[in-house]
Amino acid sequence: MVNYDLIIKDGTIVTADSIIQGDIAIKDGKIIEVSVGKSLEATADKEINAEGLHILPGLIDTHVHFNEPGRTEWEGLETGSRSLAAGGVTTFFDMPLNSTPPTINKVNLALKSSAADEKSIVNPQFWGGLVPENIDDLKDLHENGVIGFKAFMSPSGIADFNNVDDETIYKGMKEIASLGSLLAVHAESTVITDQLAQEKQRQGKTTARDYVESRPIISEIEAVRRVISYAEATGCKLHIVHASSRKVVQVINDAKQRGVNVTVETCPHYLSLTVKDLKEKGGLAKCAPPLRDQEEVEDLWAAVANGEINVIASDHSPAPTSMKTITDNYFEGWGGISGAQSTLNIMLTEGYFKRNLPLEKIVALTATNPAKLFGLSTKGTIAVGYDADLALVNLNESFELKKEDLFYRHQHSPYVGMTFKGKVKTTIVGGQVVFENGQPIEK
Ligand SMILES: NC(=O)NC(NC(N)=O)C(=O)[O-]
Ligand SMILES: [Zn+2]
Ligand SMILES: [Zn+2]
Repeated sequence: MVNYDLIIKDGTIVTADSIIQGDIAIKDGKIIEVSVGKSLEATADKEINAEGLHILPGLIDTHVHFNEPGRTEWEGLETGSRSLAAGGVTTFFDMPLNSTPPTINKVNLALKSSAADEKSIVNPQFWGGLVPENIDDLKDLHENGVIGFKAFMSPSGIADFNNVDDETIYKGMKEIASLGSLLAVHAESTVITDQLAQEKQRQGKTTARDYVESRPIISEIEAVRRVISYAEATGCKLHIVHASSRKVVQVINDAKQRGVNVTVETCPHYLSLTVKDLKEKGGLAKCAPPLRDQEEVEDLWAAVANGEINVIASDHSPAPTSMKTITDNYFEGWGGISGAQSTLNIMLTEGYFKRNLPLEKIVALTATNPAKLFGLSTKGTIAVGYDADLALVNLNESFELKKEDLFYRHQHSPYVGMTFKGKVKTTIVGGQVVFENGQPIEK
């Protein structure tokens, strides 16, 4: 009889196209057998009883800022990856900025990658940056394994990561197209956001609503249209991150229909929080693009249900609590939300339970689509030959998120105090348990 490393017995296995009852056998980090309807006839070194649990492909969070090296007092790969494990996330793509040095050449990439090897308890991948100064480094970054490139069309808030001008977008996209890679873009118009922000502050208008009005949806739409035209001209694959409104998604969909190779991400915060939360929770809910109103949230859910969104990612962009404290001026304080641990909780509570979004769609948006889009050919689903990256979830368990439950370096999040239905019980990366009994496993 075969002996496996691990057998997970009697769980409800969810993929992007099916939900079945069965057992999963794992050896050397891979799924070797999925037995449907009948028990696996085999022994294993370890067995997990998944009766009553749903087994999902581990989430792939394509958008986090872990800030290592150089700014680990804000987060770091150890605390960041532990939070992901607690949230059922088994792979992350770390953004090139907020770490110092930023990931804009191969030397800096090597620094980050060796830090991740040492500290991360889940699978790391890295974005390379596109900035006005580094067109000549893109090829090296690509050859050294970056998952794609990331650029900011408006100021990034970080001094060593400049936003791109149109010439850099054009030249950069030509180069990235020739490498067969992809450009992800933070798309807000600098002209609109800078001018409106200055005007508001000159007039002493600094409330939550003023901050939101200084970054209107049209600012995203304008930038998205512009970068799409460069994608059409250069043939470069384009990925728009953190669309805050279905109106932005619509522009991307129109381009898709014309045959442009463009995809779109949105984030749990745009699906669960509004300007009201920004008023009530202050800096904890500040991000760019900003939170919108409830109608926009509902429209965005409609876009999700309708298959208009490719990827849901957290855009976890943490900072020390002192930098998230806003007293009266919403133009001050760090823009970026701490949320990486809660992506699945929000998709289940707000999506599956509240709005009948099928579990299969949640799996598609958080694992299967990201794996396909970024060429991770052994990840994103539960099938023979795939990596054993799994999240075991109890859909019947509810809990209120408390500060103490967070594994971030700084235990704050706009989601603290929310009641979630669906709790991650066990997370497995390459056949190894990395989270169990409410605790991440030490590396
Ligand atoms: N420098 C950042 O981390 N910025 C991030 N901040 C947000 N989204 O508020 C981002 O992704 O743009
Ligand atoms: Zn951004
Ligand atoms: Zn980001």
